[in-house]
Amino acid sequence: MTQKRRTPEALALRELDGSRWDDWYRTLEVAFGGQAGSPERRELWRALTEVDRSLAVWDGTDLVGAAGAFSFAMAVPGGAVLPTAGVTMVGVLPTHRRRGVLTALMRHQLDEIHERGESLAALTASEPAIYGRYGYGLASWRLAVRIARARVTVAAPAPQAAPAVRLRLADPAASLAACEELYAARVPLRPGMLARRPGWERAALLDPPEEREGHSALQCVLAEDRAGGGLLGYARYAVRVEWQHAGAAGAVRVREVTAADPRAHAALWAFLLDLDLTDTVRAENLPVDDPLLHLVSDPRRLRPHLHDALFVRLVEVGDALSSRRYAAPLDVVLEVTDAFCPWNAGRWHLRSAGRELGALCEPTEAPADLALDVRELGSAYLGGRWRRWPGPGWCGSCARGRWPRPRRPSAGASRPGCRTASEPRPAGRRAGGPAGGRTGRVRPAAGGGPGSAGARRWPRRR
Ligand SMILES: CC(=O)SCCNC(=O)CCNC(=O)[C@H](O)C(C)(C)COP(=O)(O)OP(=O)(O)OC[C@H]1O[C@@H](n2cnc3c(N)ncnc32)[C@H](O)[C@@H]1OP(=O)(O)O
Repeated sequence: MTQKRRTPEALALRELDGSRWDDWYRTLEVAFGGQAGSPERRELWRALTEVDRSLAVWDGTDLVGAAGAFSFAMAVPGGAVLPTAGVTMVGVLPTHRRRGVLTALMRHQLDEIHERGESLAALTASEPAIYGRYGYGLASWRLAVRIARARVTVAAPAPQAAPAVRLRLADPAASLAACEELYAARVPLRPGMLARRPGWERAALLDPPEEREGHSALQCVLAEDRAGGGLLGYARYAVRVEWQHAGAAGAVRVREVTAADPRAHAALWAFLLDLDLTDTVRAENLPVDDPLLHLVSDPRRLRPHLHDALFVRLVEVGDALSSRRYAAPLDVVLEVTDAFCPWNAGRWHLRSAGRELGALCEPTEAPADLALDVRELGSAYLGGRWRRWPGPGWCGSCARGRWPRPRRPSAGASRPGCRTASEPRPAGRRAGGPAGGRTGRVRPAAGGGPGSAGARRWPRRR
């Protein structure tokens, strides 16, 4: 059903009418600088757009703002793969910026995500400063490397293991199904990885000639088990050959390296770093713990750059915290502030018996151990560092440097209900009833994952 909301200055926000997709996409292109993308890219985004999750802001007959969401599933610590709104295609025309259009889009979108029952939203940001105000926290990082390959060798696999891996060049399209199967099996193993919905495999092969910047068409090399023939890994890459006075000085652009096995991973990188007529190898999207860092003879020559990657937003705090696992037993009351999604605000009792067992997060009236903003929860959610958000809503007295226990007495808690160091820890904390009508819903997870009733056992109180 088409909903209509008023945005500032009598602009109107509506769900996208699919017949206006071209206008919507053009608005995005203009917001991103005005360059038209390739026809292939355009057709792919047209096919992938979920029209009922796409929003448009109108000024009369002009489409001036856009935002979309994809129905993704994202791996979280412990291996569950949870429904996640993948926020995307956000743009406002330069004539209409800084009037609250983005804020209206985010308001509508987060209400819709909440109504759908997705407890997580995630995005990659064009600029990191934008999305904190809407409750997104920086949850993961990526590495970009630019490798001077002549200065680097890859530690060869152990002699007895090396012959076990066979490398074979393959047509990227013909090998797609096998590669996708391998990718899908890797998803639960790395928090933050996104399961590819049907149709998204096309994105992995998108390769418009006008975006190649002098490189070849996409190429694919498979690492196979020499004995059984099974696929152990694959790499997709393109090569640009350039001739200079001193000879060939080409470059390899690595799109993706995925491997189920360390021997295959090493063999694929050894291959990519040893291609004739090239002297640099670039990759933009490596995990920060990629084994490549430890395989090369001289890690400095990778010239690694750290970039922000996923921003995560807990849309339903109780559900989201119940649905992942925790490395150690946990029994803590969190006082959560959430100015943009007030249904999350309040105290939450989070308990887990450790890595192998589930977790439960429920509303409580018990005194808080830690006060923090939903943005900080988002930044810690995938298992990364808890990043402080020194913005409005920050409880300086209660939270500053006081995790997991206050270190020194303070005059008093600045937020009602937050425990100070001078107060004793409550002896028998119990989860209180739902506060303000909130409920700590627990999403069952497949395979006895976090939140699955059969797997849950509670830690004994000390
Ligand atoms: C997930 C993705 O798709 S990321 C892609 C985002 N899109 C782009 O970067 C394309 C180019 N930029 C744009 O289209 C727009 O400038 C947008 C979407 C970033 C912002 O849209 P606007 O309608 O101008 O934002 P709006 O007026 O609602 O601003 C809300 C707040 O965010 C702040 N803000 C907006 N853009 C930025 C920015 N780039 N950097 C820092 N702060 C920003 C505003 O100052 C305002 O702050 P306030 O609440 O303290 O007053």
